[in-house]
Amino acid sequence: MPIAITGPNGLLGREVAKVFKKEYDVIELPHDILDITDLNQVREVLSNHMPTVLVNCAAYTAVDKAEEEPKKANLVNGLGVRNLALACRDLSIDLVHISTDYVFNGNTDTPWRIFDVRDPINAYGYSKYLGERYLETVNPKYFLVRTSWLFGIGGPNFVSTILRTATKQTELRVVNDQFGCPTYALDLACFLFKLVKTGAYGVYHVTNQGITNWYDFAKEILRQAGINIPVVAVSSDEYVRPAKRPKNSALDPFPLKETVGSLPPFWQDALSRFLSETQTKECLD
Ligand SMILES: NC(=O)C1=CN([C@@H]2O[C@H](COP(=O)(O)OP(=O)(O)OC[C@H]3O[C@@H](n4cnc5c(N)ncnc54)[C@H](O)[C@@H]3O)[C@@H](O)[C@H]2O)C=CC1
Repeated sequence: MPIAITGPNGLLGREVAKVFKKEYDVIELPHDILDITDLNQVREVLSNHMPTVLVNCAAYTAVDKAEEEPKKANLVNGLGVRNLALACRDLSIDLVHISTDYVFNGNTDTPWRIFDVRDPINAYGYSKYLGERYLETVNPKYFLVRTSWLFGIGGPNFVSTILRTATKQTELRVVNDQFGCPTYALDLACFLFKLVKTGAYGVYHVTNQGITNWYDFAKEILRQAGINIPVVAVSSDEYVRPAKRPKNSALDPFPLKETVGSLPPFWQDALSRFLSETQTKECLD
């Protein structure tokens, strides 16, 4: 069964390609082969390949920069998803699309459920919300998978940033008032694989288990990496960035376990596997 992947060179896309290759013929569609903002090209490329499933890992992901260029974010994350949804509907291709915790405003004390009201508070979140709306209005054969706080081998992410910064500074300052669920890209890819096999279209939240804040996440990264450097907790008000972040963006996994039979491992376990994979890679380089 041929499966196509957009954004196969991104943080998530490369893990998705790796995992799906174990069982499927994978057609990688990087940006230079398919620009998802071009509807004609989307129709042409997909009808040439005729995959059974398309996993969309392509996105505009620069959260702070999106505040300066919201149209660009909307073009990729909104209209790009519309284009894929239209072509997939017309060609009978199942569409797996990845979205974000940032579609929620963060103002709750409990994890966000799949059908809670979306109310993004930054331009990136709004652009991803547009994509979700297009997806759900154009083509009923979709898996909409929200995830959060992604880390992995293939791109810039919080874990790599903390490790890199720790080698350059004498102390780290990290916010402790934003809560969420870290997610290892490899674990997410495995659950996308399981979800596709069920054929149970719908909305899912896929993250590693456990809720933390960036400060405690940073401390655990350093502890597991054996780096001893002071970490100072700061509030979001003291660490102002162009895009506002939700205070609580933890995602409630129901009905993931009920659908695939299990939940991803806890984030501390995922972090440990990621760090050992990174070290293996470094000693092989
Ligand atoms: N990184 C994170 O912390 C989180 C990411 N997500 C979502 O997960 C998904 C994957 O994110 P990442 O792997 O981190 O992204 P990434 O930034 O590492 O990769 C995105 C990929 O999209 C491609 N791309 C960009 N514009 C394109 C276009 N117009 N046409 C075709 N390809 C294009 C890029 O070449 C790149 O390979 C995205 O939908 C993102 O919104 C959700 C929550 C958290």
